[in-house]
Amino acid sequence: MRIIVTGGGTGGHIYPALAFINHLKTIEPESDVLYVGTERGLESKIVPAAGIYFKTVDIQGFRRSFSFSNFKTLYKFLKSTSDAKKIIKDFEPDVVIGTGGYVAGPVLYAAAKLKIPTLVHEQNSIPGITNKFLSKYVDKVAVAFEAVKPYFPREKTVFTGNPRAQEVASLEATDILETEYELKKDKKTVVIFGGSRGAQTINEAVKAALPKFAEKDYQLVYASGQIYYDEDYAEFAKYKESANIAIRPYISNMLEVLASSDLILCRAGATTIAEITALGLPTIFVPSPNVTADHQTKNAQALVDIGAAKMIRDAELTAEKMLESISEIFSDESLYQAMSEASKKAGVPDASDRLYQLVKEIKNNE
Ligand SMILES: CC(=O)N[C@H]1[C@@H](OP(=O)(O)OP(=O)(O)OC[C@H]2O[C@@H](n3ccc(=O)[nH]c3=O)[C@H](O)[C@@H]2O)O[C@H](CO)[C@@H](O)[C@@H]1O
Repeated sequence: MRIIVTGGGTGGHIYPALAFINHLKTIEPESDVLYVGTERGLESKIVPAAGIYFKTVDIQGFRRSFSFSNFKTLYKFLKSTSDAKKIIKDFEPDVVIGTGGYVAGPVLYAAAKLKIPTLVHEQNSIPGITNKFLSKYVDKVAVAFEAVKPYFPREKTVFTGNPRAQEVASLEATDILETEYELKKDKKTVVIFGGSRGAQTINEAVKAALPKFAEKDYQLVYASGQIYYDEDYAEFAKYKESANIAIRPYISNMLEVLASSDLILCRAGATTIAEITALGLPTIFVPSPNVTADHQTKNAQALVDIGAAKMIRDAELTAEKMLESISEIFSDESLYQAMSEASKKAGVPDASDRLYQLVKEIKNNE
């Protein structure tokens, strides 16, 4: 298969794309993949490093309210659509798929206009602006939450789950907490992080809770995000010698860490949710209030409703609430088990297989 994959900006759009590419390569090792992203997005670092052929177009986001910069955006959209057409004609893909983020707009639009089979993948429970726009033009919309289906044309929309889930589902616990975080392998462990770049409210709460964490009989792995790590280094350094606390700016081996831990407290980004549920981990969500249409609250609510997670609103997060909530789950084995089972049920361990079937379907209908 010759395939163009596009999507980016943040990890939440890129990792599902990479997971699908890896899956495709195991099924069809001869397939040719081109990833189209932007120079500014995180994809320009992650994708070439993963050994995937990478090209860029220049695009910026639309403001939801009127703004003069939208004229510039419109110009860039037209220009990037024409650049994308050139890239597509050169590469001659069988299909083009997008995983959201502004860059997917011109690439999928150009592909649809060129009559190439197209698909978008929506990770969230409320659609992003780009996927909503594209849903009129593409052949299929793959979704990771049933709740998002009504936002898209019914006949095109199929539930697949998030491909990242399949990558994670088969992982077993390893020694990583011992070898890379100087913690104990068999102690209960909570992992706390914001989105891929950290989160200020979570950081404030963790900082205030550190003296208490140091006295707990469970362990803490905390990823603060690079910005907060630099700002609060002096505070964090005090806990370097604490036997049950490990603080890092970023967890680069997140999947292994998740697979070796017991409880998560984090933002409610869709890709993080796919990973957590694939592993059947109980979670305390603190949804980001700064995202389009408050979609993280809706992402989190879907898991709270089925008993897989607890939620603390960003505005209500304090050190005390954080510690209380963790203790409540760790101290009640039957609650822990029930949350874990509910989380596992929400996981979609064959998401990549499902997406692959859909991609083959649009390819064969071309
Ligand atoms: C602020 C914002 O617009 N966030 C959106 C963005 O989130 P963002 O890119 O932060 O979101 P996700 O939570 O979906 O994904 C984060 C990814 O980074 C990884 N990770 C995180 C921290 C760390 O230290 N190490 C690490 O590897 C996680 O395991 C996960 O794979 O895209 C998601 C779409 O998928 C949306 O749902 C989020 O609302």
